[in-house]
Amino acid sequence: MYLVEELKNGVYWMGCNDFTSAMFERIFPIPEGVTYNSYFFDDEKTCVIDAMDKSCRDEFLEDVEHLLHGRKLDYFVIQHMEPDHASSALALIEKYPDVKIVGQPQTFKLFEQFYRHPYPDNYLPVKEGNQLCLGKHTLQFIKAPMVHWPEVIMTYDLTDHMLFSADAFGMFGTVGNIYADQVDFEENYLESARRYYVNIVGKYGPQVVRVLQKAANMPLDFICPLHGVVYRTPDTIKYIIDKHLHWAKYVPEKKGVVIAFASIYGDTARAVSILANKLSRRGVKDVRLYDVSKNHSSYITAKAWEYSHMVIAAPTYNLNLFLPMESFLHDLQTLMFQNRTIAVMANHSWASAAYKTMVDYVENQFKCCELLDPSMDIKSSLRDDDEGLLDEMADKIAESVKAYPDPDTLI
Ligand SMILES: Cc1cc2nc3c(=O)[nH]c(=O)nc-3n(C[C@H](O)[C@H](O)[C@H](O)COP(=O)(O)O)c2cc1C
Repeated sequence: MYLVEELKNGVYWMGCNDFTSAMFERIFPIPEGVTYNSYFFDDEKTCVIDAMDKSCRDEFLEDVEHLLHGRKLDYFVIQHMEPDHASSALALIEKYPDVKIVGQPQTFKLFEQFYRHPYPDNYLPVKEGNQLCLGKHTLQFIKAPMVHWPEVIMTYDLTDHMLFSADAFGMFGTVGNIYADQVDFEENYLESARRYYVNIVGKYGPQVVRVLQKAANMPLDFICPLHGVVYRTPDTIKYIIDKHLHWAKYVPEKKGVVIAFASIYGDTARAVSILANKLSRRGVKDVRLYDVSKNHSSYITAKAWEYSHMVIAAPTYNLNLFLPMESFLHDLQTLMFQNRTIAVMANHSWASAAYKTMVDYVENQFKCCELLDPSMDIKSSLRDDDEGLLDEMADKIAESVKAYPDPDTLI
């Protein structure tokens, strides 16, 4: 059988749901799985855009064979060589050995590194702005370096205004419906899209902004990513571009506070719970508490992207910052987390290290983040006379959240 759907005018979506992988890139939990999409042009010339992960190789080859209806495959566009798409590429080329392989020169270099199997006669190198006429459809290539591999190209169908966006606009999770307008996106998919963006592409905000600027100058009737749903209505296209603008410009979506904490014996957990309650009483809505020891970092980094303010709280452990917090902050730093106001609460019993390390992350390791004064370094557990400082902290956070502009005015 096959799983294909005509998007428009001889352009087909081919999709495979991966329900079995537990981790994406062996690091990000995907309890709801992930999809690999690829696309097919049934035109005077036939063309496939991108392959799939090797776990979906049989399904991919079956779908292409079905759509070809016995014709030959003329073009195979490799938008990037990352194996979650390209690990079925060689199988496709071996099956259709006359196919022209379209990509950037670096794509072919990576292809040969991965496969040790050169196909120099088949390569059709393209650059920014090059066009490929298939008949009714003409494809134009857009360079998108580091979104999120160096050799990425996106493909724009000038005829039907479809953007094949490679990994941009992707998401974790499998799909039942193909289109964003067929699902309750905000309720059921936004979290997965944000977590995917932040952890997969989050580091490359300026590069994503550049692509979004290019996209702003072209009519867009479809956005066709390699993972997740396809966007085909003005509302869903506007919505997802707006979300990506926030994410890529490191502008929060909401005013509110994420409290990311770690606690070995419960004293820091108690302290952040009291702080959360004090914030709530000061009118701060949507205070979210996340234990970094229990929640995979990718969920909390995504929350940090979503909200305007953050509190980080953790104890000292063997003269270091407690490792789950260190690991979370390291993840944020490598993702180029920036433009946030952050309060610090540490805890220690005899020789403090956590406080200094957390302050260093906020002031020196993160870009453009403000350390909110006062911060705290609790001695083992809160004493009654710590309440004044805790109140002052809550006051300052609440004032800062209140004074924060409407995030939509910042993009
Ligand atoms: C294995 C271990 C190592 C620790 N190392 C230090 C340390 O180097 N310096 C220090 O001041 N406290 C150290 N502590 C104590 C904790 O930081 C301290 O008890 C803190 O109050 C724990 O907060 P919690 O109740 O939120 O877990 C250590 C605790 C444990 C269990």
